[in-house]
Amino acid sequence: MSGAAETISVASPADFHVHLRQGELAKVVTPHVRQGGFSLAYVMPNLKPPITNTEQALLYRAQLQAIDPAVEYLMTLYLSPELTPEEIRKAAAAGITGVKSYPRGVTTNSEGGIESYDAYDAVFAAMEETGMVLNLHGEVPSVAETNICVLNAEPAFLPHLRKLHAKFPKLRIVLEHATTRAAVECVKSLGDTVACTITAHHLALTVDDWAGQSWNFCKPVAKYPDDRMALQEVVREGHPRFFLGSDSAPHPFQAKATASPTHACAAGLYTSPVLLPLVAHLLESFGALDKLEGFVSTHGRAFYGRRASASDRRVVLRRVSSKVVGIEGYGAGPTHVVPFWAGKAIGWELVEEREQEA
Ligand SMILES: NC(=O)N[C@@H](CC(=O)O)C(=O)O
Repeated sequence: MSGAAETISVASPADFHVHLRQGELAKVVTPHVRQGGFSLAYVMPNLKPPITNTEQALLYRAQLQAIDPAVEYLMTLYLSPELTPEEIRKAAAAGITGVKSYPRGVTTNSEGGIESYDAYDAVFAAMEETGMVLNLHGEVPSVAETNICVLNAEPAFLPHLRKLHAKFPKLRIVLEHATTRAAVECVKSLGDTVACTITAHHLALTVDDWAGQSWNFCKPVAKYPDDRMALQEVVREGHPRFFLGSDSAPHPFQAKATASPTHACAAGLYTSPVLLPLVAHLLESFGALDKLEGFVSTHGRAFYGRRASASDRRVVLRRVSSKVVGIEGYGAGPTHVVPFWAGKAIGWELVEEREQEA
């Protein structure tokens, strides 16, 4: 990062968790990766049907490249019973980066998610051997009998993370979109092969913000003020195993805005179009602006072995007094999406990209 208070430049921002959807919606939202300041997208596989094999992942990558070839797309497979050690070797050889695990039924398109991690030992062993990354949606399903609900589903998941790391210490694991102090402490206590993504919105929200406000509703839900403080603290500390994964998850306007007695609103917040200015704004609000480059680029790139090179571009942000995010959004009809933070001001805007000095 260079410059004094009025401009900041960041080397090759990388978003290590993003939903780019498919079909017409993908055409609307994929260009927003660059619009939001990012040049690398770590792409989630929870499509309909999910991306479960190498061919599908390569086809999906080609579709995204056709929409915006300037972004580097790192692809993932959806952990499901059809994933075999042979398929892992094939995927690794084809340049697929990771495997995403969704516990069954906890979030959007997770009906095919997993129920037991032990059943996948051979898959995890092949991933460890080939250097693939395991991305964990770290929640357990709600169960009334054991008092599990959205507020304690993440702490209840952490024993699975500890067990997986103990069994496969060389397997790189990322606990995705952590929302609790317990998760931060757990990841810190584990070895260098375990990292954690944090979203922009979880640095801003608590329970009070989404209870009754569907536009702030996502999974995992934002938790207590002390949990948000733990996320802010670990970013301010500049801990190298914590980095941005936006979990930017666009849902059509109707799905977010309309709940009924039989339909809940969709879970997911859309941050891609405003991402880098928003992250700068939030980090500045809790005294961590000097950690911006580590959080949005260096840390994640180091963990994934995708370091920015001298020839990569730097993205420049300029301080503005107040730039309000439009509430009109993008697209139309079934592709009409409205970003998180709509109607609110951000104190930074993207200026330009310029060649990084060697
Ligand atoms: N974050 C969300 O609330 N939703 C995500 C899925 C996920 O990451 O849980 C989605 O795909 O919409």
